[in-house]
Amino acid sequence: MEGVDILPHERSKTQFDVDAMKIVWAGSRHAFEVSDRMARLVASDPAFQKDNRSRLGRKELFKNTLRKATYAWKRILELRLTEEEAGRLRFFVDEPAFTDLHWGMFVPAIKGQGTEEQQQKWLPLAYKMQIIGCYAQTELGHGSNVQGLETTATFDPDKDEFVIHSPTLTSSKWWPGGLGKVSTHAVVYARLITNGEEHGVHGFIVQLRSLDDHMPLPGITIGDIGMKFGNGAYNTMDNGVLTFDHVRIPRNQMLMRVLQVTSEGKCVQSNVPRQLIYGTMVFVRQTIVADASSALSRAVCIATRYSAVRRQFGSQDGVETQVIDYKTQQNRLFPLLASAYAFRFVGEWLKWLYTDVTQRLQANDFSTLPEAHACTAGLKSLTTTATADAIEECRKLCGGHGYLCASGLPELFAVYVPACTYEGDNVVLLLQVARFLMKTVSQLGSGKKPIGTTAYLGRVQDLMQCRCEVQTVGIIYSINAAEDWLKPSVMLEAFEARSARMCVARAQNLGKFANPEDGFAELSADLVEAAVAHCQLIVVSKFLDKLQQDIPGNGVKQQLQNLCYIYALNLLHKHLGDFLSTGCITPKQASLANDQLRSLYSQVRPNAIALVDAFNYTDHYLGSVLGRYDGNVYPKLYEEAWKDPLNDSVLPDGYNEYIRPLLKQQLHNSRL
Ligand SMILES: CCCCCCCCCCCCCCCCCCC/C=C/C(=O)SCCNC(=O)CCNC(=O)[C@H](O)C(C)(C)COP(=O)(O)OP(=O)(O)OC[C@H]1O[C@@H](n2cnc3c(N)ncnc32)[C@H](O)[C@@H]1OP(=O)(O)O
Ligand SMILES: Cc1cc2nc3c(=O)[nH]c(=O)nc-3n(C[C@H](O)[C@H](O)[C@H](O)COP(=O)(O)OP(=O)(O)OC[C@H]3O[C@@H](n4cnc5c(N)ncnc54)[C@H](O)[C@@H]3O)c2cc1C
Repeated sequence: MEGVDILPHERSKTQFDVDAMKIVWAGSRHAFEVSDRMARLVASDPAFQKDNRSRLGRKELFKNTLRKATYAWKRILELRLTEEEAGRLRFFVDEPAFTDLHWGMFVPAIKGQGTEEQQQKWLPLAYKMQIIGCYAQTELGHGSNVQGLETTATFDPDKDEFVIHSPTLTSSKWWPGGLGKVSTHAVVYARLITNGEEHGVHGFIVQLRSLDDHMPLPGITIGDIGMKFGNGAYNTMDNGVLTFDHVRIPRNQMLMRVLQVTSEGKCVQSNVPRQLIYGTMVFVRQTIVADASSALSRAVCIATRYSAVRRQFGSQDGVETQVIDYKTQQNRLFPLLASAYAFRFVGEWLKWLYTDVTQRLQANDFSTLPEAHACTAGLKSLTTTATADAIEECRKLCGGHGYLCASGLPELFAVYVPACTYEGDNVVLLLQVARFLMKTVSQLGSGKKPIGTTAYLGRVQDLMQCRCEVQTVGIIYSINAAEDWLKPSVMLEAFEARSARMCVARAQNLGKFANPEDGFAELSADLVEAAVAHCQLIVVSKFLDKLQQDIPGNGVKQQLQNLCYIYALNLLHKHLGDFLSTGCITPKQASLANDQLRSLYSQVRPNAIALVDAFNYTDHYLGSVLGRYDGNVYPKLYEEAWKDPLNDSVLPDGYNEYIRPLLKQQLHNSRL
């Protein structure tokens, strides 16, 4: 079987209701319908064509993005789309633009850190896009260390104004998206100084450009920071540089929900915790987790379809083997497929957690903020690292053709990989999780019961007495055959025990240092490993929780169960050192886990194509010849090659200047 017949044949082997799975993937029937409608709307509109992106120069590319983003906004207004619909439309347009920072960070920063009055003034302007905003936090010299920012906001009580100033080169704002060429306003983070005293970093709304002619206002120097990694990719965004030379703004443009500055320059702390200044990052990190499952599922969809189409070796009956049938291919691909589903469900849960913490904050309950910070930071780190690695693995899974831009994978990698850095470097974020875990463990002795995602640490309190012997874990008795690994309680216990033991061991090591900060710095690599174990436990436990829900559709739950155990057992295999060294499982049980993993791959194999079809991606969104729904890869790849500008003429530009003289020279030399 060849070409267009392969994927229909694969689909005929499906053992579950794909339409029902599409709804599980989308989150609800309503979410599916909205998403499906927006995907079709974008795919059918030539204005959103994107297949020439990697061939455009920077200026052309950027202008093209301006056109698309403003056209998208026009369509949103014309069609009176809801916020949910607009969000999905933006998703399928699939092009980073200034509007992301306006809606994704500028508006949330004002909502989260502005007073009622400030929200009433600024939000209507922002909602109508009469002003365009960005989030100007990072500087040339400091990104991770927010308290190290150098831009100053000095209060002048005589004029009732703040003076925003960049005192050094390294205090130049550097990176904010939308800043370079588009934004009229920014939320600028600067050190607050009143009456000669410093009060930490706060957000200020600053107008950057004239609303009449878009020129930078006096005292403001502004531009783009230059080309970034990859063709197309994130170069559609005008990440910018910005300096202030004593720029004055009215006092009421400091975002004052956390701290108010009076006209005399007195600082009045509200009952809201200081950490709320970082609230926008918590919000965005949560959206980044949801986004990870989208990017990952997209790469996996391409690699899975192509792996079914591609054949190499093994011709017994005249037909070569589909590469998806090689166990090595399955061992690389199916855990990524499982991760896409795992990240989807943990993203759903994180959205719930974020909504819950937001409601509590509104009611002045700040108790769950540290956990929300740890979960968003940790899961952002875990899912983006895994997704970036997975996109590259998918490229390799597609062999040579994966390296072609026409596969869609190089651009996807280039556009995705900065997610490991923005909104917090992934290692820096794991260190935040480690701090939270160490604090939780240190409080166990005082009888404080951990809650939420750390409740399991309370259940293993005996570990505090350092009784980490193999016998203390029940799984040791529960797993005697490969199928025993398919018990949810066993799997959960294995991951809980591994994480708890790693946390406790790290806490005990920290206790050996006279100065805890010295200990934290010295042991930071070990601490990061404990944070990863904790975050992996969260993902596994939320997938297991999902399976407890009523999931309609013939065979759907069975497939999700297979994927859940593939996700968990593959992690177990990759981190076997942790599980064995902490005495959670025995080598024999590890070997049984591998047997079970292989068996699950065989169960997923006939359903693999349907499992990626359930993502419901249009060919427009996938942007990949290898991942086409119809599997017609080779004719389309051949066709695509001829579209390259190099093939516009038979002889390349430069033939007469370079190739011809070179060949003539060689000919001349050989005749001598
Ligand atoms: C087309 C039309 C469309 C129409 C509309 C459609 C809608 C479209 C929507 C699009 C949405 C798109 C979504 C957005 C796109 C995203 C693009 C990304 C662009 C990138 C942006 C950025 O990168 S912004 C800059 C981000 N910067 C960082 O992340 C910096 C990282 N550093 C830090 O977070 C911190 O400084 C730190 C945590 C590392 C600091 O550590 P340190 O311990 O030194 O801190 P402090 O002393 O300051 O604080 C200690 C104390 O605070 C706790 N804490 C720290 N952070 C937080 C937090 N965020 N929340 C709560 N608490 C926090 C910390 O745990 C300590 O607590 P203790 O109890 O004292 O221990
Ligand atoms: C595409 C893109 C878009 C962005 N958009 C915006 C935006 O809109 N607005 C904005 O304000 N910013 C933006 N940023 C900036 C971004 O938030 C920062 O780059 C990010 O927070 C990382 O900070 P950094 O660059 O200072 O890295 P650094 O902190 O300098 O990291 C360098 C290395 O040091 C390590 N490191 C740093 N601190 C520690 C530590 N304490 N312990 C151990 N290791 C450490 C890191 O792990 C990393 O390996 C964007 C960045 C990118 C790439």
